[in-house]
Amino acid sequence: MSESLTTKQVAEHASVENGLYIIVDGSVYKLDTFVDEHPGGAKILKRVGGKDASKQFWKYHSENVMKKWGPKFKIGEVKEEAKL
Ligand code: HEM
Repeated sequence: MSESLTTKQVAEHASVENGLYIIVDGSVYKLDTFVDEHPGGAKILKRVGGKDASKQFWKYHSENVMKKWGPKFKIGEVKEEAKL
């Protein structure tokens, strides 16, 4: 399933109860089922729930992490919002 989501919709899923959506490079990942297994800890992931965490992601992980885990948790992409 691949959805098109606005940043506002992603922000509505900021907590584990709401799915813990996180944006990395324009893709949206649903991490509620992964948060307790995250080798970097649950706390750091919860802190970026609902937000774009591209900078933080690439600070701590290599491309291999995204290759292995990305497809398991990706639910969609961020919709380009019309500039009015
Ligand atoms: C799709 C989202 C994410 C996945 C699948 C993921 C996965 C992983 C994995 C597999 C590791 C183990 C280290 C490794 O194999 O290189 C790790 C470590 C870590 N992650 Fe994540 N992570 C995600 C998002 C994040 C985010 C958004 C942050 C920061 C806000 C973060 C912070 C860390 C930290 C601090 C470590 C420990 C690094 C170390 O021990 O040197 N992760 N993560």
